Amino acid sequence: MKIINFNQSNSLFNQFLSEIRDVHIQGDRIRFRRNIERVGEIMAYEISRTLPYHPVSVQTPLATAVENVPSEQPVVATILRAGLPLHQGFINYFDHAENAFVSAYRKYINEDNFDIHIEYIASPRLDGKILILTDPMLATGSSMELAYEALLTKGEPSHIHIASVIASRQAIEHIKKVFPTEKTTVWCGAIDPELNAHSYIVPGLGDAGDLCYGEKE
Ligand SMILES: O=P(O)(O)OC[C@H]1O[C@H](OP(=O)(O)OP(=O)(O)O)[C@H](O)[C@@H]1O
Ligand SMILES: O=c1cc[nH]c(=O)[nH]1
Ligand SMILES: [Mg+2]
Repeated sequence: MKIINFNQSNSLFNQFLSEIRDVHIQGDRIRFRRNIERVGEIMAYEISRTLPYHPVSVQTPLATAVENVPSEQPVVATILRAGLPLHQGFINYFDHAENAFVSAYRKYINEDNFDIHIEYIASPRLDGKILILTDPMLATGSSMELAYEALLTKGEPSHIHIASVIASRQAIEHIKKVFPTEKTTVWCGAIDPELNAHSYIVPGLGDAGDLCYGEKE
C-alpha cells in the first residue's frame, strides 16, 4: 500500500496544516473550514497526477491546440459531517466527479468506549471506478473501514484513494490490514504518534466536526 505523507516535504500545505492545528487560530470557524478545503484542493491536484490521460483537440480563437485531459473522473466520497469541507475542496478541482456520502458517528457507551453507527448512504454505482474516500481524521480508522464496507454494496472500485488531514499511526496500521493493499493509496497531511483514552489523535487538532460546525449534544 502506498502512503503519501505531505508533512515530509515543505510547501504551503504545511502553513495550512499549522493553522488547522493551532488552538489560537482554529476557533475562527470559517478559516478552519476553508483551510481544510484548501487541503482537499491540494490533495485533489496531487491525486490528479495519478489518473489516466488522453489528448483532445481544442479550438482556440486562433487555431487548434492539443491538451491532455483525464480519461476518467473519480467518485469523491465523504464521511458526514466533518468530511464536508474536505469533500468540497476535492470537488472544487474534480468538478466533473460523481459524489457519494456516508454518515458515521461515534455513539458512546461510556466515556471511553463507543460504537460507530452508519445510518445513511447516497452513492452512484462504483464498479471499476476510481474512488476517493475523504475524511479529515483517521483516528482508529474504524469510521473509514465501515464507510468503505457500506460503499462496497454499490460495487467494487478499481482503485481507492484515502485522503485525510491527520492520521494516527494506529489508523495507518489498521487501514493496511482492512483495505486491499494492491489498489489502495493513502494521502495524509501528517501521521501523529498517539491516540488518547477517548481515541482522539494526539497532538491532532481536536474535534474536526465541532470545529467546522459547532458542538453537538
Ligand atoms: O478513525 P475513527 O476513530 O473512526 O475516528 C475518526 C472519525 O471521527 C470524526 O467524526 P465524528 O465521529 O467525530 O463525527 P462528526 O463528523 O459528526 O463530528 C472524523 O471525521 C472521522 O469520521
Ligand atoms: O482526534 C480526533 C478523533 C476523532 N475525531 C476527531 O474529530 N478528532
Ligand atoms: Mg466529531
